[in-house]
Amino acid sequence: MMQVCQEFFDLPTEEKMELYSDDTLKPVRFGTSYSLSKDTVLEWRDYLRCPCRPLSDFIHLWPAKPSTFREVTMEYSKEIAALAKRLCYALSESLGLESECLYEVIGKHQQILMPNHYPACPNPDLTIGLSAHSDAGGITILLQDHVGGLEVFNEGQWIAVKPLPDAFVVNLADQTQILTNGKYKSVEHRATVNAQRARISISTFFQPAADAKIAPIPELLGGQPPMYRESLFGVYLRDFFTNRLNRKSAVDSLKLSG
Ligand SMILES: O=C(O)CCC(=O)C(=O)O
Ligand SMILES: [Fe+2]
Repeated sequence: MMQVCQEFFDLPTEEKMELYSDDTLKPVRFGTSYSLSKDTVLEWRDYLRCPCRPLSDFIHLWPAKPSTFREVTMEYSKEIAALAKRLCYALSESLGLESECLYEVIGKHQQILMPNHYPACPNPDLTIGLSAHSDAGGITILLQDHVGGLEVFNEGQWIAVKPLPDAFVVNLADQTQILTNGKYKSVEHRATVNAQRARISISTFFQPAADAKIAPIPELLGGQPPMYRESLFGVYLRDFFTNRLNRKSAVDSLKLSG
């Protein structure tokens, strides 16, 4: 999977530009930074966005080059979907919920694969690969190469997530924080760049359907008031993309006071 992504990013710029768009509503696209029209400081990142569900709606829009891209990515996306399902079951069980509870909301609807490419940067201190954010959806499964650059924010500090061979990083995202009424928090993370080596990471986002109403699960309230107000996931996502990436401001904006 890493190799087909590497081959895609190695294609001549003109070929990749055939898929280029800064329109966040375009499902399959090649892009740069987070949002070229909104970012005031550009991020040192190129990315490819490939929705995976339903596969027949999107696979013909995925890059045709390298020639193995579609087949390898299809296989990868199926395996990752099976892993996400197991993780969602385990998360639900760990909270004392019915096994399929979280999977039904965050696991089985939208699946979006996003390979990121961070070129080596001559002045890494002057930029960032990807600004601090939490992911908008439910759960993200990330594969990173050996270069390193992912950092998570914990107890006031940025901590490097060292790449482990053949290991995935699993990040909980904002809808999981809302559904669990803050019992499980979405992780704030960012990607730094370095002067020596380019880096590739491949995110797969699992997220609710656009028309899903997301609110804390009643069984998890334990007599406490909900910490978040209900929102429609499609609206949440639209607002998320309308703003620049800004730490955890999107999920914080749904907090109920008092
Ligand atoms: O490149 C990374 O390690 C992080 C990527 C990421 O956070 C994302 O795609 O949302
Ligand atoms: Fe992320």
